[in-house]
Amino acid sequence: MRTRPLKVALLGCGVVGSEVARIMTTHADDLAARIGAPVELAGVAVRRPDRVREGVPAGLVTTDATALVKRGDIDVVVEVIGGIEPARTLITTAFEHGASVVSANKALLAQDGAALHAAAEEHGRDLYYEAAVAGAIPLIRPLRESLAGDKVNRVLGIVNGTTNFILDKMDSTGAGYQEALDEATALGYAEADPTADVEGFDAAAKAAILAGIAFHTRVRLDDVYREGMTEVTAADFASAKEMGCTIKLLAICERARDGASVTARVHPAMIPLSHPLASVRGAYNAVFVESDAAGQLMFYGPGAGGSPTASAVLGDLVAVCRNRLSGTTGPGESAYAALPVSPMGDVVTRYHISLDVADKPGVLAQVATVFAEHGVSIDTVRQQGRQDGGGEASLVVVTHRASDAALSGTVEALRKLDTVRGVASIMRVEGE
Ligand SMILES: NC(=O)c1ccc[n+]([C@@H]2O[C@H](COP(=O)([O-])OP(=O)(O)OC[C@H]3O[C@@H](n4cnc5c(N)ncnc54)[C@H](O)[C@@H]3O)[C@@H](O)[C@H]2O)c1
Ligand SMILES: N[C@@H](CCO)C(=O)O
Ligand code: NA
Repeated sequence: MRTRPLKVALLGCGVVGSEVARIMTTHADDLAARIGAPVELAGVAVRRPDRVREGVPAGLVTTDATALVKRGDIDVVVEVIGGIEPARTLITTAFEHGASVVSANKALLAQDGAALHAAAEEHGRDLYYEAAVAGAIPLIRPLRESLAGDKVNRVLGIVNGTTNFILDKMDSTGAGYQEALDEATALGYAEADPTADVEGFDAAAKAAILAGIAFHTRVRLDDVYREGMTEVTAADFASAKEMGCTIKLLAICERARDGASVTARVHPAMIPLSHPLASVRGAYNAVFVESDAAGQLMFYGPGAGGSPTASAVLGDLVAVCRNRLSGTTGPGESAYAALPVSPMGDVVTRYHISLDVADKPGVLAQVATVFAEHGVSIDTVRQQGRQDGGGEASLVVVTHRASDAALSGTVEALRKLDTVRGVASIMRVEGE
């Protein structure tokens, strides 16, 4: 074993960073044996230096992250600050000064992954980020390495723990969105500002990263269609139950059937209770990967939290350190396929539409005609008269597979009918 240690700079010592520092200390001997050289925490950049950080010697702490990455003797920079800046500049500077980088920063990678990979390649260094998607669950490496000889056609998953906790609560207790969110906040799952989670930004960033790797194509956050889950109601769950379904916030990355394009989207969707993703409870994550040769694979586990996320960071750290010792780099960005990312209108799926209609003769025929005129084939229709006796009924239409553009056109035309008083909800049906 080499005695000279590999030097690691840790940027950020919050939920994830503090666990990375702890495991680096407590598992130092095993890490050294697995890498073939000791790893030494050479500096820890923080914003609040006065805080006591267990296991982090005060002498290593600095508020000057830029000076730390510019030191020139750092082998690996671990970026767990989050956000776009200063993380982006710090990572680029790290490459320029000879370090490899391990990051957990999904927002940055979904926005600027291509440029960061190019910087890593230019300087002959590694950029690894297993922790950025679904925390501890191995996903990036299986897609990039284990499945490198296969053709991935679809990645479908629950990649946000906070929203899965909220939806699971709504499903199992009948709670409304706000009540379930309050509980998620009280238990520490949801952040004080839950926007990134509940509006689907966090899941969309992960979808962009997954789609890019799965399809060997550049996919950025802006390419991902996104709908949050704040509008999902207890009534939607009741409808889902009647169909033998539940509701999950899904990230779906698909290769078109003709293979010529891809799509990436995040939105709430009904999935059958028989689908394995339906039984993913609480804050857990799970991702289904469908490929030509392997068939269906499912990856399941904790997608967030300090210690699980640190597990993924440490796995990358070991890999990157091994590469440094052997003078190589791991696989970089693979975007050779360069497939176009199609808009949401091209996505083909099934829909569950709930309408408030006038309860009088001919209404059902009128509604069915609008679907037919837009080429959307109806699978089932269910009508319920309202208890209030106000001459209104609730009409639930489930379609066969249709394009999102055709469905949007249908809904627009339905809204114009005098007999349609309102469109109560539209939800996609997936996983069949
Ligand atoms: N927490 C999770 O469960 C989880 C899971 C997967 C990925 N991630 C990702 O890991 C990263 C870190 O997340 P976290 O939960 O640890 O966040 P956090 O807010 O707990 O920690 C970030 C730390 O960075 C510090 N910081 C901010 N700017 C800094 C600067 N310029 N120099 C030095 N320190 C600075 C902050 O003070 C904070 O302590 C993010 O990219 C996040 O998306 C987190
Ligand atoms: N807020 C994210 C953390 C991991 O990105 C979640 O709830 O899954
Ligand atoms: Na992961």
